[in-house]
Amino acid sequence: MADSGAPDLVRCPVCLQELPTGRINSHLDCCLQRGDPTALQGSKRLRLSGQEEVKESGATTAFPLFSKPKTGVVDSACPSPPTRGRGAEKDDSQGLATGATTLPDKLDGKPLADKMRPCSLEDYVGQSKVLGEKTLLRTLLHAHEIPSIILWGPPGCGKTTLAHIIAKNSKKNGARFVTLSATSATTNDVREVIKQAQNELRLVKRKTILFVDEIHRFNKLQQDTFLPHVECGTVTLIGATTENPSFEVNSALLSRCRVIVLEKLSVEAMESILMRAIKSLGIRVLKQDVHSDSEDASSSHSEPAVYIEEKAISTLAHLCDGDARAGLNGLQLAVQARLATGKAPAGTKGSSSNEIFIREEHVKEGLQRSHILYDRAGEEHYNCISALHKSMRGSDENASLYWLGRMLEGGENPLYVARRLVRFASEDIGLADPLALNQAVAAYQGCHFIGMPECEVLLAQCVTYMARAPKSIEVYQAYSKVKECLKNHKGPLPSVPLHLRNAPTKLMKSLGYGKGYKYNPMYQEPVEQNYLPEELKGIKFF
Ligand SMILES: Nc1ncnc2c1ncn2[C@@H]1O[C@H](COP(=O)(O)OP(=O)(O)OP(=O)(O)O)[C@@H](O)[C@H]1O
Repeated sequence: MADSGAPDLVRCPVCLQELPTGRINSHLDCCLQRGDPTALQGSKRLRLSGQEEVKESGATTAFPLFSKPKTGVVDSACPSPPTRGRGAEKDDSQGLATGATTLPDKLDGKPLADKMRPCSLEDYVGQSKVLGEKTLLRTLLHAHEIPSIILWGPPGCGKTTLAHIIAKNSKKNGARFVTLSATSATTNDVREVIKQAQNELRLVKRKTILFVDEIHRFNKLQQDTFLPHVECGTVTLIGATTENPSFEVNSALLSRCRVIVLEKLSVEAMESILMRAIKSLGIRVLKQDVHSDSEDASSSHSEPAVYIEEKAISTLAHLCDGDARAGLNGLQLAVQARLATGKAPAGTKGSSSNEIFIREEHVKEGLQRSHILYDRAGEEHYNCISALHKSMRGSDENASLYWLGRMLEGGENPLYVARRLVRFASEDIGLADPLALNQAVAAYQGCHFIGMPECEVLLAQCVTYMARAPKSIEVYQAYSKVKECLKNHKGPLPSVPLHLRNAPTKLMKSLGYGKGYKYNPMYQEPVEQNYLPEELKGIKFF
């Protein structure tokens, strides 16, 4: 190739100056570091969804083709940027901006769950199956080699948080992080992000990690738009979904991504997440009873000292059903409510106007405002199903429907309720209306097919049917007597009468099996025949 001496020129998309190709990268860095918004006049600020924008640290000028390469990642992954001077700029290891000094200030603004979102794997609790030492994901994270992944797990288990941590990690490697919410982004938004990623890769050799929250909400066309770009590595896709990706994510896309299954957070994990928040809010934990610690609990400061019972933390950890967002927000509500109204109850030993106690009942109230109080693993689960069973037995359709609602709205597994209905159809309705069993089995299968929330009406129909149906425990009682009879039998159980035994071989025939058996259809008249062992002849179970 002839060298004319004139280098290839490219135009800087920021200041429009023409430069040799070899200098464009360093020039762009300078141009973007300057961050002169006037240089970007005419460039469109890319809006992806409602308030969401393409988020890159420092890319406040939001130029659609490039972004400012700088350390740090998605701002939402870390505590809010401080507004009160430099001191607050460093990461607060406890997750809250150090600028806020009083408890009400710390609770102000963004929800506590957002403020407490961990920025590093060290603060990310639980999920050891996928993130423990020597797991594939951790190894890849350490190596800054992130494949396209789908994070699948229940609400509040840490999908978004993990995506942000991955992003932060990758940022060290120079990658940029872009988020899209599938609930509001359009196909054009997706295309624009892809275009931007292509430019980044081509011109500044920077990779793009695209986080798509609730990816199952994207339609097929939108999911297809990613496909070639995930395939050729223009973008590394991190999708988050609460739904089974086998059904909700297009199979071609799925086959190009690793599926990481996150689990509900355990009670222990929840306790440590709550403890981290409690510590960062400056709330003190009362080990046992408020009274025993009352001396310690007094405060001489103008700000009231806030205490939380250990039991309240444990209750919160149990009730939030592995959902850290629900747990943290429940804590926030309880604290805020107590700050507004609560002081130590009058007459409590050691109480003073300068102390606020958060007890178990306050935490429950806090949760009830956002959640129906329902402990799927605990006593409430058994209490409610028992109340439902008894209401149907008592033919009270209103109460039956109420208890059903309490369970379903509280997050109960619909199949658990459906199984109970199958049992009820036989135990309490029995032969008074044998069709009840069909209803119950059909409801079970329907729930299995369509899941919540659609299956709620199936269960409501079945529960109402059961409540209204005539009742009979005849069979149930008779069978109970059979069990009793067997249990109370003394000595070896009587053998099956020979005439009732089948005789498939000659030997058996020769031993008298089946001998004298009267085959009923061959008789016009009622057949006299004994069907019980001699010892039990004439026994009545009905
Ligand atoms: N594993 C975890 N360790 C520490 N904190 C967590 C963890 N998981 C969740 N949290 C806390 O709960 C909040 C909500 O979590 P996150 O947004 O990651 O949940 P999600 O699984 O994406 O939920 P959704 O499906 O509802 O969007 C976070 O801001 C964080 O404070």
